[in-house]
Amino acid sequence: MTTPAIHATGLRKAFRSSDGTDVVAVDDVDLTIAPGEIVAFLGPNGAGKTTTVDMLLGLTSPDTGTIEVYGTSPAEAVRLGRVSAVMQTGGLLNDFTVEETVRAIAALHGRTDRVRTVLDRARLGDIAGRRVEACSGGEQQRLKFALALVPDPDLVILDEPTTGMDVGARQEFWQTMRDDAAHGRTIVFATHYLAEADEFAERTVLMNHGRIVHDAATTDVRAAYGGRTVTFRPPASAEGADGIDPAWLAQVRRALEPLGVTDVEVSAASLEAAFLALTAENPEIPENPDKPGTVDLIGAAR
Ligand SMILES: Nc1ncnc2c1ncn2[C@@H]1O[C@H](COP(=O)(O)OP(=O)(O)OP(=O)(O)O)[C@@H](O)[C@H]1O
Repeated sequence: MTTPAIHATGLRKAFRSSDGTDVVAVDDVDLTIAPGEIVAFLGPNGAGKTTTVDMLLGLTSPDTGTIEVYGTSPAEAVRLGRVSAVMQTGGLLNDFTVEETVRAIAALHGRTDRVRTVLDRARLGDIAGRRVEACSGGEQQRLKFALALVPDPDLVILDEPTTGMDVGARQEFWQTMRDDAAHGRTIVFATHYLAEADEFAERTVLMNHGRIVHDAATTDVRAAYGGRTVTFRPPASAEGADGIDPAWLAQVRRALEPLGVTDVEVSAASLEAAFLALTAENPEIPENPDKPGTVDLIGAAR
């Protein structure tokens, strides 16, 4: 059997919060990722994504559980250049140019032969002479990606790599990643953005409250939990200052039960519907963000 890129069992990590109570950031997580997979960790704030990524990179140790990255400890995998990361934070030197930055890190790795390749791979060739402080947020993030590519790692882990980028920069970043993934690299990324998981990841690991609540092919997550979405426009009388009147919605649900409805619009479920269904504390019918004033009967349709 091929050695998995990541093999983790029973991961648990708790932190002592400022009020003295324990916060369980990651709770009994099992995860196996095969070489070449592109996997998204998706979840709301505080779901445990960053803590999981930190453990995969050996930046923090689990309280209990085991992790192997290509059959070794995460720290050893990093040392061997088999895994590298693009983190949310982490400084670049403002006075260096893009190329000088890559060259400095390449020298540390003894891989100055890779400078031109990684500049091209991260689409930085045209701005190689630009000082870091003059680079946009998106360009700086692509530079961090270039640095991660210097040791030619088998696995790249990205923690919310597009936070703070505008839509154009995000699209350009992911196009860069897509080109790179086509060369067979394993890519694991944490994100808040459903669209990024939907468009880029073949597999989505949904986390909530430190646990994996679903782990499947992205298309299956959508199909399994989104179901089909039935959309219609409610009468103006059903809309109050706070949105749709819940009593009215309850009436609609009851009315749909005998299935005597006509002219309904049925569309494939979105990953957003799946996400809401899987992470909602108190599942209720969410408003369809694509069509303001319409209601998705996700709960009722299931
Ligand atoms: N060093 C720490 N000390 C105390 N609590 C922490 C620490 N790191 C994380 N936590 C807590 O652990 C939980 C999980 O945090 P984590 O950053 O892993 O989530 P996340 O899914 O990455 O969230 P976000 O999307 O907001 O970055 C949160 O409740 C967080 O407050």
